Amino acid sequence: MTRDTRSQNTDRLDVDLALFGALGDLALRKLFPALYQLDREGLMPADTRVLGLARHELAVSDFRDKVSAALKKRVKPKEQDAESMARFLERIDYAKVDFAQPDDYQAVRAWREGSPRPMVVYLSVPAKIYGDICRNLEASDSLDDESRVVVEKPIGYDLVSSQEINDVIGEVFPESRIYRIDHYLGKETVQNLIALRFANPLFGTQWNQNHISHVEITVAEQVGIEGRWGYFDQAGQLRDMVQNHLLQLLCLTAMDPPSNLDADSIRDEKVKVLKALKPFTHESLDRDVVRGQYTAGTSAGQAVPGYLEEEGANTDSHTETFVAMKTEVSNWRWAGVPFYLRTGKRLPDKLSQIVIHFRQQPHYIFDPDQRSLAANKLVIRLQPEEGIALQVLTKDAGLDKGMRLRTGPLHLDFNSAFPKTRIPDAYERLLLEVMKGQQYLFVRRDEIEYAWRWCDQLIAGWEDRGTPPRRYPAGSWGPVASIAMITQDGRSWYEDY
Ligand SMILES: NC(=O)C1=CN([C@@H]2O[C@H](COP(=O)(O)OP(=O)(O)OC[C@H]3O[C@@H](n4cnc5c(N)ncnc54)[C@H](OP(=O)(O)O)[C@@H]3O)[C@@H](O)[C@H]2O)C=CC1
Ligand SMILES: O=C1O[C@H](COP(=O)(O)O)[C@@H](O)[C@H](O)[C@H]1O
Repeated sequence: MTRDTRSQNTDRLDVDLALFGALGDLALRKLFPALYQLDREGLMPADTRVLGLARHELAVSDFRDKVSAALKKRVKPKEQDAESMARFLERIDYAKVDFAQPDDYQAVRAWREGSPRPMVVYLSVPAKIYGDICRNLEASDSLDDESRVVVEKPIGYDLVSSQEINDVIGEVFPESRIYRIDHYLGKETVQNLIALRFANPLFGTQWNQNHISHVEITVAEQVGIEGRWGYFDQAGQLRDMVQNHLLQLLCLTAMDPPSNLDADSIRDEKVKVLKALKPFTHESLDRDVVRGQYTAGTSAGQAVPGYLEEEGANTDSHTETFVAMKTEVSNWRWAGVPFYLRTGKRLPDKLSQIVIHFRQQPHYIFDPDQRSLAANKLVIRLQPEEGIALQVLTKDAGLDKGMRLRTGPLHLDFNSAFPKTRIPDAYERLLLEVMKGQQYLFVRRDEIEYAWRWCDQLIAGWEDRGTPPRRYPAGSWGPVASIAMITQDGRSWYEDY
């Protein structure tokens, strides 16, 4: 594959940001609040402008009212200040554009007329119209030589559809100016994983199959499908969460040290991990992968419907809302180390964490009854409370305890360790990096494609079998088989912190 490897690092923040899909869920719930926060923190230069684009007839003042209402709903009250809000709203314009209509793009061109700033195009719309928008922007002469495009996930439905989408975007933008979002890469602790692994010799020397017995990655969601049946039922949890977020977490956990922090150095290492992921066979698919679908149950103390009773549901659907699997990265660093992945909707809590289980000492001298305690764990918590905890073994205090062991955490809770530092939402960081022209937190085309290759063969195996997903009640930790999958290896999912 040829790609443009020039990395842009302009450190220029002043841009014209054109936000397509400006009345959509993502824009109002995440993107405008993130932009407001950047402005409030003084990270948005005075001349940066934002153009909201949607197909509804609206006066600019009405559009600003909608954004203002979204900010009041989404930004914490103590972070809403009237001066910053007013300044931010002043930057915003609105244009009514049907994205499929080339003539409508004259409004974009008019907005850009005479602007010295590069344009950032944010496509907060379904991927099927990415191509129309890119081509129409180019045909209307709205772009400049530094224009960047930000695209949302999912990029496609499988390898072939993702290649088609990447091809049309690539007709207009070179790879060095395409920013593919995976919002997990903007989360504070995900970035800390890079610092933790590559800044601390303590971990750097231990991070391999000689010292690590297994790795768990859990991304548990308490929410259901949140009214997104149309999208979700076509996708399922494997495409919605594993193909992107979980595989990115796996890559950052498993990759070799990059030679520097440049975007391509990091992304080259992630691609090597994706290429080394062990494919599933018929046998391992049955043994090592569990699909589930939630039935009615409870969530946060409230009764909730099952997946097949959600609004707009098709009652025959076999789409999975839960996946657990055991896989392996087939290389020298990780040979023989299982990576257990688990993600699902309507689980008891929102909990995303990576747990590194270290091996036991080669020779054990303590109470034989406590042998199962005798290993260190590193817990990297992404949400809800960001932090890192290293479970270490110490002597139990007291005269009557002899040399009894106990486990306790060496615990770094970001909120209490750095109380004055606000932890930004992932989209704030990602938008800031786009404005700076830094690509290291965005996904390169080949990463997406290798991830699809691996998922596609897994999905083909499922389709071949036609087995329906196992049921689990909303509010539980998924099908019992997902617990059996790990306990058959003499291990268990780690749910503490
Ligand atoms: N919402 C989320 O939490 C997440 C979303 N994403 C991705 O972000 C993108 C946006 O998602 P989301 O905000 O949920 O989607 P929405 O459907 O809420 O928003 C998309 C917007 O695009 C508009 N639109 C679609 N076609 C056209 C057109 N031809 N001309 C003008 N406007 C058009 C729609 O307008 P209208 O209302 O008039 O139809 C709608 O307002 C998608 O790619 C999605 O996969 C990714 C992760 C999470
Ligand atoms: O991309 C997506 O992510 C959300 C979960 O994101 P989080 O930051 O709240 O963990 C998921 O609910 C959604 O289905 C998926 O499209």
